[in-house]
Amino acid sequence: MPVEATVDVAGRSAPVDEKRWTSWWRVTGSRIRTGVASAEQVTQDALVLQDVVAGYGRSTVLQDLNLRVSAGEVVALVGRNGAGKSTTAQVACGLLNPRSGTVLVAGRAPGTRRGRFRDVGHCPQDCALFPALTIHENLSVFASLQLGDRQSRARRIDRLLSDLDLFERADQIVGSLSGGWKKRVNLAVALMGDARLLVLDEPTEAVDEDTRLLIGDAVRNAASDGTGCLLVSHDDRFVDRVADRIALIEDGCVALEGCGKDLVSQTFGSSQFLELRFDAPVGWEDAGRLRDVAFAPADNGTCWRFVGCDPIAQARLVERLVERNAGSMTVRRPVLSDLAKSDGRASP
Ligand SMILES: Nc1ncnc2c1ncn2[C@@H]1O[C@H](COP(=O)(O)OP(=O)(O)OP(=O)(O)O)[C@@H](O)[C@H]1O
Repeated sequence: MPVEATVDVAGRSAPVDEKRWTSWWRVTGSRIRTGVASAEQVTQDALVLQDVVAGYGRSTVLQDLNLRVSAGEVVALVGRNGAGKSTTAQVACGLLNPRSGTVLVAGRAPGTRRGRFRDVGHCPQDCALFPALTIHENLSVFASLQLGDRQSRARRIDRLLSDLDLFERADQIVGSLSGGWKKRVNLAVALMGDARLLVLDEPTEAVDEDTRLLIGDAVRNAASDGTGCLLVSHDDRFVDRVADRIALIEDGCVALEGCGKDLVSQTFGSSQFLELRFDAPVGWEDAGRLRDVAFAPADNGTCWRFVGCDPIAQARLVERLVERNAGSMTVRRPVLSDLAKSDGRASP
């Protein structure tokens, strides 16, 4: 749910609720500091997608998709490969025009020059940086596109270098950085303009634990400053840590929406997963036997999964088959990424 956001008035935090905030402001008689979000800005939706239909050429990917991201809220899109998560992110950024429906970023249509640069901070899956420039030079280029005077640009760059622990590498050429460091710089660029909406596509793909934590902190800090965040991620641990709400995309629309733990328990109830792993795909006869007792294949036939309330009874049925193929069995509770494989079905 939306965070309990506050606005900063004369160095003190005030509640975001508009009426309470207004009276608080009247009582103190303080002036709002320049650059700090007003109560109206903080309470407005960062993103509204309403009945959005979008696709490429003749194919339709999003079909009547509805989604809202409040100011200060982090919403994670999950779903199987090709479900349309990145397409949704592109529509939110104004990079892909919907065929029909409404897209509003902080109350305005994105894609206009003002909307694109001021309201959306975009961190695409493939880093969008100048490889021949240093980290500092990259940040300077993006700062010059989004921020006004030289002093505020320098202050903002210093702040981002510090928040993302980039100071020591500021003079390093971006093309020579590892993937994890590039992800940090990419996020710094997205955060540059203090956008009302952050759109992050797989920001923790192939990063180490330190970088994952740092990126998570930066996203949560932006949210606590009132920025809404649309996050596309296959990283369960990261989503679990930073997202306020999860939206599962299936068949081009939002099939399930809510807090991650609630969605997992609504979908799977008390069911558990029984997973069988093999070094190589099992033969067709054994594959048939596994299918007959409700196992489904994954990972090119080297993994077979059963989901149900009595995995131990199921394990007994396939014990000999697993032994014969030198496989292993694991029983585990469902996790967030299992939602993407479940078609949003109710508990089995
Ligand atoms: N530029 C494009 N031109 C044509 N088709 C595209 C384009 N981008 C994506 N698609 C198609 O649109 C569908 C949705 O793709 P999208 O990238 O939105 O899925 P996704 O949920 O983000 O998948 P993943 O988890 O694999 O990143 C896929 O069938 C994909 O092949």
